[in-house]
Amino acid sequence: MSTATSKVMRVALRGDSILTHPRFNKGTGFSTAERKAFGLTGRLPFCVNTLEEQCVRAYDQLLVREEPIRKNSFLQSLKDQNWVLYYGLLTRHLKELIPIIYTPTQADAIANYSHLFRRSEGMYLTFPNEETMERDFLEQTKGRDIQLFVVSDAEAILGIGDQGVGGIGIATAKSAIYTLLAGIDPSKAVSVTLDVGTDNQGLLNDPLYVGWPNKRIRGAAYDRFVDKFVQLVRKHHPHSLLHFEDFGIGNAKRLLDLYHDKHAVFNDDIQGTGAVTLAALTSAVGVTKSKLSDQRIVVYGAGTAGLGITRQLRDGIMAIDRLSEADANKKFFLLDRFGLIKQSLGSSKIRPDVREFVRPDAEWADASANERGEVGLLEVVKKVKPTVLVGCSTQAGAFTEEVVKEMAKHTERPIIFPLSNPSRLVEVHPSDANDWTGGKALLATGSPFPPCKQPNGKEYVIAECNNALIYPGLGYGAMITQASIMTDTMIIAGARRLASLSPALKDPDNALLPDFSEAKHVNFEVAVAVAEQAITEGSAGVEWRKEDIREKIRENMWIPEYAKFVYDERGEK
Ligand SMILES: NC(=O)c1ccc[n+]([C@@H]2O[C@H](COP(=O)([O-])OP(=O)(O)OC[C@H]3O[C@@H](n4cnc5c(N)ncnc54)[C@H](O)[C@@H]3O)[C@@H](O)[C@H]2O)c1
Ligand SMILES: O=C(O)C[C@H](O)C(=O)O
Ligand SMILES: [Mn+2]
Repeated sequence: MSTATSKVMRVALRGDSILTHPRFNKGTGFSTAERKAFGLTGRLPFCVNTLEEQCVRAYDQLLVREEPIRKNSFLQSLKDQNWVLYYGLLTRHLKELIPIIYTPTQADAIANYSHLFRRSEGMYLTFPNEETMERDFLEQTKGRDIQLFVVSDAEAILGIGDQGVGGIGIATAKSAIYTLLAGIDPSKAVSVTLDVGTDNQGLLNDPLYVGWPNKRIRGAAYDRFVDKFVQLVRKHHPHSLLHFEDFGIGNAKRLLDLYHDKHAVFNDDIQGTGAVTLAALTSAVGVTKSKLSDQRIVVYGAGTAGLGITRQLRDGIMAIDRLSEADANKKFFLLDRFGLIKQSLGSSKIRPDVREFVRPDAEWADASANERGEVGLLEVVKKVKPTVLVGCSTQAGAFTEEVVKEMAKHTERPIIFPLSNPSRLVEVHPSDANDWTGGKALLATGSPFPPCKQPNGKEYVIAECNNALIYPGLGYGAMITQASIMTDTMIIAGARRLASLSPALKDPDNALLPDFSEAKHVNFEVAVAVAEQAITEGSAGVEWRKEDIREKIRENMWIPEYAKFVYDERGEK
């Protein structure tokens, strides 16, 4: 594998320009020869440090910052100064630091974006500047080999809703995770916020809000603005992957369907979450020695993620257990704000994209409905006797002790996935679900939680069913093979590879998914599976032999190590 230390880069910057450029700055890592060549001898203290020594220093600086949000701000500043050191530090402390740069802490960073702002990062495409979008876009991308765009309009950030221009924080966090866990070169990725205003009144009332202080644009004007951006991506970077993140419930699926067969696009909340949950459930049914099609699945929260999960599990049941779509759909019971999504709720309470999962009215549904004709979660659990309960509702504590114990009456090993993020929104704390079921529940959460104590004294590791365990590999596998589109079969191939790595397959008392400390290896394997599938099915734009895929992927990965710099008077290479 060719690593950066064996690489030589020709760089045209010198002096302050190279010291202040995060892609090229090495700080005390510049060798004596490089300092002479780039005019740095008088700009740096005498000692030359290795990256390892710099990581020790940076980690010490991190540790003195006790609050997670302060650690987050420190790491943001480190990224603004020196990419290799930032990613080198994260790689050395993966499990400890991902919750700092990602959920749950990044939620606080985004919610307070205008008060934490010190330096811009990424591309801000703002509605009033629509006329100059192409110029603004090319300012940052002209002449660059861009493999990845991560874009958000910030209408549904995690579970904290509309965050306006702060949405750039989810795009940069997701992009950083691509680099950290799949080896995307950060110089080949662009994070984008589509600032189309915000309906968050707290932000609009905030005199320090740095985004466009306007109500959110919707309808034809919104669609035109988004389309202008997508067409720029297609025109200037036809082989790039376009990753949609945290769009609102009325746009996420609609935009995915609009562009799905025109460019390699991916909606993480729909497809990434669906894939990681399919892997977690595949692992859980391995523990219970049952099949996906044996399950009765209640999905609480029929939004972007809830529908993405339902569709992916349904497609998985069809592909793996060979059921028809109609028969597979019957395994699902979806609830939203109005309780069970059933025929008699009427079209005003059933969004068009949910229609394929509307339950025909069963007597029990009408018999147990309230005065508004709605059937709540406890009633559904009593009557449906689910084996699987998935939460993506943003409703903290929704899976009450009564609900969990009711579920446990009807199934030996309740499979409970409270997936809402950040941590404070989790539908049930895993330790409670564990206690209320006498250690029988098979658990996975959206954000990291500590292990639980089982009645036999053993520790039960709670799997983090977060799309970051799979989306980097899904995306990398597609982009490195220049796949023209991200197909459902590529996604299922990635999900099945992830499931095959589950610790619970070897030890049923172990976690349902690999630990985040293994996330680089896991996403590498997912990328291989996706690349193999893309090449097999003819979606790839490269002609690799299957036996070469692993090596090709490995040699293209960006590693956080210093290359040797040679000054180039002719211009940056
Ligand atoms: N673990 C993961 O990888 C992952 C991935 C995506 C989303 N999520 C989390 O899932 C949650 C939802 O995300 P989303 O993008 O789908 O948001 P969304 O707004 O599209 O969906 C939320 C859904 O929950 C419903 N809901 C709200 N209150 C409810 C209630 N009281 N009862 C039942 N349903 C209710 C809403 O009507 C909506 O349909 C967020 O917390 C998000 O962080 C987790
Ligand atoms: O961002 C995450 O942690 C996962 C997911 O995309 C979410 O929106 O919660
Ligand atoms: Mn998301």
